[in-house]
Amino acid sequence: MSRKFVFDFDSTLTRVEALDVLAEITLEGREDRDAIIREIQQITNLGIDGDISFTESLERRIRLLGAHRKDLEPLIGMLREKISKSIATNREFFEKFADDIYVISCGFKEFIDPIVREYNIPEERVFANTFEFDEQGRITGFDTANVLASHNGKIECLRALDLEGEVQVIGDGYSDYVMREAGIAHKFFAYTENVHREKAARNADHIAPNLDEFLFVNDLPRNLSYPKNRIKILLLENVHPAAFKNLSEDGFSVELVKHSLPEEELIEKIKGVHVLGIRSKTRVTKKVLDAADKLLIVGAFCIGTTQIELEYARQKGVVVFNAPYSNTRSVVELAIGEIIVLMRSIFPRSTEIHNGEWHKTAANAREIRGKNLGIVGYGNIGKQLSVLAEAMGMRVYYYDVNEQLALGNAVKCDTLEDLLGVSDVVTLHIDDNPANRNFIGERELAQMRTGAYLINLSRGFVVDIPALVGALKSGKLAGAAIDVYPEEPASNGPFETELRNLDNVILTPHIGGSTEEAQRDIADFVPNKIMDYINSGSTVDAVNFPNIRLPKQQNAHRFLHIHKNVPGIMAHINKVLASYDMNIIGQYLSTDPEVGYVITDLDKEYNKAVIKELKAIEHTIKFRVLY
Ligand SMILES: NC(=O)c1ccc[n+]([C@@H]2O[C@H](COP(=O)([O-])OP(=O)(O)OC[C@H]3O[C@@H](n4cnc5c(N)ncnc54)[C@H](O)[C@@H]3O)[C@@H](O)[C@H]2O)c1
Ligand SMILES: O=C(O)CC[C@@H](O)C(=O)O
Repeated sequence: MSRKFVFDFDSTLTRVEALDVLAEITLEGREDRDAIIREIQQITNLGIDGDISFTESLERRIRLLGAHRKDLEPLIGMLREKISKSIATNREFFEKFADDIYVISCGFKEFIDPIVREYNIPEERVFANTFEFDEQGRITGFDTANVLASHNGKIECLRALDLEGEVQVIGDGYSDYVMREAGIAHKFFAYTENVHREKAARNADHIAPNLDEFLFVNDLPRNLSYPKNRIKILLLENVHPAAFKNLSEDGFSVELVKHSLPEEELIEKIKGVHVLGIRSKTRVTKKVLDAADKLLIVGAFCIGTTQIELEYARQKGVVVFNAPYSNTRSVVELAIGEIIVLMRSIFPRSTEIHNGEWHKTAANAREIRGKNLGIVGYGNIGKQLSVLAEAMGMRVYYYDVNEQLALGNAVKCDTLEDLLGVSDVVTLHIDDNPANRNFIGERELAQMRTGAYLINLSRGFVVDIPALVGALKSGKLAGAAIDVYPEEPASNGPFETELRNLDNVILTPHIGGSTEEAQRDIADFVPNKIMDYINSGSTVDAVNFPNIRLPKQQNAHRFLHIHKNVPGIMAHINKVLASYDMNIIGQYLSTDPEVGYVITDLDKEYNKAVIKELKAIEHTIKFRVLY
């Protein structure tokens, strides 16, 4: 059956209500401008939702507008700039289906015609009101004989057109829906890209958050292979709201959950999710990955990734990204603060006053200047701390399992024992490798200087807590600052640790990276990685996947094929492509010992059966098409 597509204009083809924009032009410079614009918008909404008659809404607005013929040109210019995003990106549909597209609007032909003409919709298929002007060119009213100037006029207009085939109405308002309700249109798509009107959405056959969705469900030519609104993103653990904004603005469907989810709940929730965003508390186990039927990406909105089964994720073709730099400065600043606070015995002095006791003393209070700081793990955090601590007059020693260049005057220690023996303060910044479990235990604590301090801002399992408690109680250590614990709760609430109530011990709830700045930065960094992978296939900085930076797609279709890295698979892929006579514009391959990731850019026209064949190649893990 042939199809006819009937579009609304205001807030559907354009992002705005044209008369609101006209008001901004005509009322410019007037003191009561804002109040009048507000009134016009209220009247517009009342009319759109069907709460007042449309004729009344129009009359009242035209009166308030006080517009002139000369205002129309700037209005058209402004509307041209305000075409809905997904309308502007889908010109191919408007070209190929030019004969089947109509505009029925309660707006005015004077500004609709010139706009939609650019989308191949000629004025004879634009049905809208027309203005009336006086001799001076002032807009005084509208043609009241036009059915579109009356309540439910769109019904009469569409009826009179008597269109053949399936009639689909695409619009944001109730006046669009009524054509379907009256039985003249077959389907109503509530168009919510610019405004979500409850009444229209409630009555729709389908909600289309953009034209991509409408074209996808109707299998029509489109700019995007898969509408972004269909890509579901689940963000756990209270990630910064900017992450939600970044991803929603790119068109994805994003759900925010404030806390982490236990395995059983996550197994349920992960179904249908394409992207999972977490921080350090959510465990992405094998069972979770098995339940994740659609999962493409796990975004760790932090540095650590051992909470994720990285290897298993890779085998399943799930790419993991993290934010390796965003919170490092925050951790460094906390470490500096803690070094000072520990060495000055600030917490004991403060607690005494909280308990009503004045105890002024210089005992156990020292400057950090000239003291030895031992940094274990000279990575992104360790190095920054080295520079700042040295600038504050500390002598820096470091120990790292990998060869690391000394910054400033920092002195490299060949063994951990050397470092422990020389340091007044030892601070741990090693990574979350499980091999680092109980890295600091009884033996290492015994190797530290008597009266030294220990800071752990890395991972809880790195320090043997009972051993640390012993060293603090015996006076071997003069104090400690602990931010991370072997077991941490999934959400805020009660928490127990053997380190409670010990003198000169600072305990913080894993907040080393929890600053406004760090979280804000992560909220840009990780979503950018997510969007790059979804939109282009790029895996730069992925922590568990072959890394590949891809050129921008140039008028091509992109096939993304993830497979087990077994002999002959590339040859097989290319054999299939050759058998379909496909013109390869570019091909990129990145592999690791287990997984291969091949990206092929192709000419736009091809036989769709090739996709089925590529998916069916043995050892294929995941396949996607992008355009
Ligand atoms: N408390 C927080 O909120 C917070 C915030 C950010 C990072 N972190 C944690 O801090 C740690 C360091 O982060 P980073 O960004 O500097 O990591 P990084 O990977 O840049 O540096 C870690 C360094 O530790 C070294 N290392 C690993 N194991 C070692 C060992 N056994 N002995 C000596 N050196 C070892 C590595 O070679 C590397 O140079 C990570 O565990 C991270 O998860 C915690
Ligand atoms: O913010 C978090 O949950 C974790 C912070 C830190 O441990 C990290 O790995 O970046």
